[in-house]
Amino acid sequence: MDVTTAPLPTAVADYEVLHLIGAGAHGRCYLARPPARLGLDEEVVVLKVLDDRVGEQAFTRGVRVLRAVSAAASPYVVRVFDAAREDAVREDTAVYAMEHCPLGSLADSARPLARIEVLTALEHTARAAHDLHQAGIAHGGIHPGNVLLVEEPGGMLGGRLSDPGLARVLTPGAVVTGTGRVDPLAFTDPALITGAAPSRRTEVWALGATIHRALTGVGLYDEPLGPQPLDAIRQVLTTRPQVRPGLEPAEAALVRACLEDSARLGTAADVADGLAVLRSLP
Ligand SMILES: Nc1ncnc2c1ncn2[C@@H]1O[C@H](COP(=O)(O)OP(=O)(O)OP(=O)(O)O)[C@@H](O)[C@H]1O
Repeated sequence: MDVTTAPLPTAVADYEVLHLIGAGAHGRCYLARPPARLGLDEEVVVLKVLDDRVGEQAFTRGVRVLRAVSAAASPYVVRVFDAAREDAVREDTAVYAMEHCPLGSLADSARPLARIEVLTALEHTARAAHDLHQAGIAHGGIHPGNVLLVEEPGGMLGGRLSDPGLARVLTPGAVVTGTGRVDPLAFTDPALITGAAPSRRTEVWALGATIHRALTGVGLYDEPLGPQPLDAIRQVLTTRPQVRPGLEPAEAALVRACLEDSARLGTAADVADGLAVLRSLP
């Protein structure tokens, strides 16, 4: 059934569901009113309901990741308030509640963005990734759809990295290509596909691909990838990522420095600093 026409649940766990925001590769996101037990100042939160069944052990691992992410205390990571298993919608359903970022993401922003705003959101994302890395956590799925947009206290646009490591922990068997607006595979260091573990290095690659897409509107590969997941994987493993026209020389140099095999930038903080320099250029 098309999720956009599926009947809207009125409640999930003890949340009052208001409306469907959208669906991604791993689940659906609803705007919802949180239960009083959380004691939140927020009137609404985003409730993500995962598509795949999540067993007890995977859920426990997911909660551990959430605690570690919360302990990393990055101001640039989307705040997650709660996680629960829920059998009312379907057996073994996992849900989690996070802060609502009403301006959408770098993949589907609610309004057109100035270049400086895109660079700021990207810099925040790289800082978020670095904060997680310092805490020993690899995000594992950085792409423009996971860069949510917020208005900072001074009125400037900011970026928040969402979904840190969760989908990987909760639904480890899920196919890596997506049906959503962005294909996560196009933002995955090919080394990960051939067996490398997520690391600072693979996340710097993902940041480079994310910067490229956000600034040019196109990906490093001919898209859509596919048509089948295996075709997509073959395409990514046999094609060299191409830095496309449309970038200023300094922007192209930063993207290349993220993708380099031999002299890749060492940390996400280096990427963030590079973005800060780009922001300061006339
Ligand atoms: N915290 C949030 N605040 C506002 N909108 C959100 C939030 N989280 C997700 N969304 C929006 O909900 C929709 C679905 O998001 P979701 O994270 O499920 O998709 P995705 O990033 O494409 O997929 P996935 O992360 O599962 O690979 C998107 O339009 C996304 O921008």
